[in-house]
Amino acid sequence: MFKRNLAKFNHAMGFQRSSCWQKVRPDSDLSTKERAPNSSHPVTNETVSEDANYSSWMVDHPSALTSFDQMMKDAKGKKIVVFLDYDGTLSPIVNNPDRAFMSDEVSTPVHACECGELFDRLSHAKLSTRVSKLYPRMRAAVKEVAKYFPTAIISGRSRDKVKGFVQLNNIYYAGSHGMDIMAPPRPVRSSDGNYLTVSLDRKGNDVVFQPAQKFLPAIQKISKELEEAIMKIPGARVENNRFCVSVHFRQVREEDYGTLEEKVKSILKHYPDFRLDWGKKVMEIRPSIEWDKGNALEYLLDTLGLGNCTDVLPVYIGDDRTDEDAFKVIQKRGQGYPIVVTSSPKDTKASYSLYDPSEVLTFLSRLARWRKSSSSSRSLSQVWDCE
Ligand SMILES: O=P(O)(O)OC[C@H]1O[C@H](O[C@H]2O[C@H](CO)[C@@H](O)[C@H](O)[C@H]2O)[C@H](O)[C@@H](O)[C@@H]1O
Repeated sequence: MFKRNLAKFNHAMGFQRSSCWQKVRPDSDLSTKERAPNSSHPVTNETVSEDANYSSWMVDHPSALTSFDQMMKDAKGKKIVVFLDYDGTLSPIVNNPDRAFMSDEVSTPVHACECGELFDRLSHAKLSTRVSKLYPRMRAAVKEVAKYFPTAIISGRSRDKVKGFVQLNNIYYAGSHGMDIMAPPRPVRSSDGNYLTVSLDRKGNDVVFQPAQKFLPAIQKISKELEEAIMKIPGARVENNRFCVSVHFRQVREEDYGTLEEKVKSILKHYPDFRLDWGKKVMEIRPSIEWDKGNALEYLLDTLGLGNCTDVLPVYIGDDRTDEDAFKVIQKRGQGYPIVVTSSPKDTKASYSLYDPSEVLTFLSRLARWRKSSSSSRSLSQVWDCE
């Protein structure tokens, strides 16, 4: 425990990582390079890096923890809106996607395992209370942040699934890489006034925005075909994320990678309106529409009535390729904090970094504390509304 804290301290202070860090990482396969089935397609630009490489990379992507005071100084008088990715950001990457619970520390393999057992036996509803007890800290931090800032989770998962993991009502959820957004019931505004599909949810309350709705029947078909095609490849698995589909190969033997990729591609040949992207040991199939996490971020700002505010600072924390679209949007806006979560150097549009979900937890807790201590004189409407 002491060694781990020392390693984290060193990292947070921008010192070289201690080699003992590697030993306490929970998932042994996380230390291996993330690779696509075909090695000509690296899943991410992550490399197994030397500590020295990481330190020099951090010169351009400083820790959001060590930079925190400066960031908040610059944020004075501005409105922060928080956007969070889910997997790899609020939850550590684990072998089984159904067991990616929000954890309070990266190194909780035993707890994660216990939770997994529970998950197999219980429905989501029954599970929720027990998991909340096991993993209170990250959830509490997100809840606290959302008390002070508009907060949204933008995930590749289906909206229902990510909501099932997070179980908070005071935040907005965008699933399917932003193609399924539950936004607040405010008038929708965009620069061209041209958003596609807006409707009320079943309760008639919040606005649901689903720009890829017409692709649903095709997605169902693709998902079924993929299930059948990959059935015989041990470890391969299809996850239907409603407006997109993931094919996981984290647990597939390397010698089967090529076969899996071929099978996926041969199905996609019949669906020219769909494209294939690579995530962390996952192939992501989605409609080729111009809509990504970056668009979702802008959409949410618009529906929050903050789209045209010049004093809005979006904070976006994410770990994967699809999060880069949101980083780009923030860069283009010229204001805000794009923060990448990574334990090795990578090409990114993010300006700041956090090492892993446990650092995300620290950052979020600090952010909430910062606002709590400085907002006693501010009303919530001041925090939310455009002047
Ligand atoms: O946008 P995100 O919320 O980061 O979703 C991206 C994908 O995340 C999940 O897969 C990743 O996490 C799994 C659990 O830790 C891991 O087993 C897998 O290898 C990772 O790729 C999710 O299961 C996918 O459907 C999402 O597309």
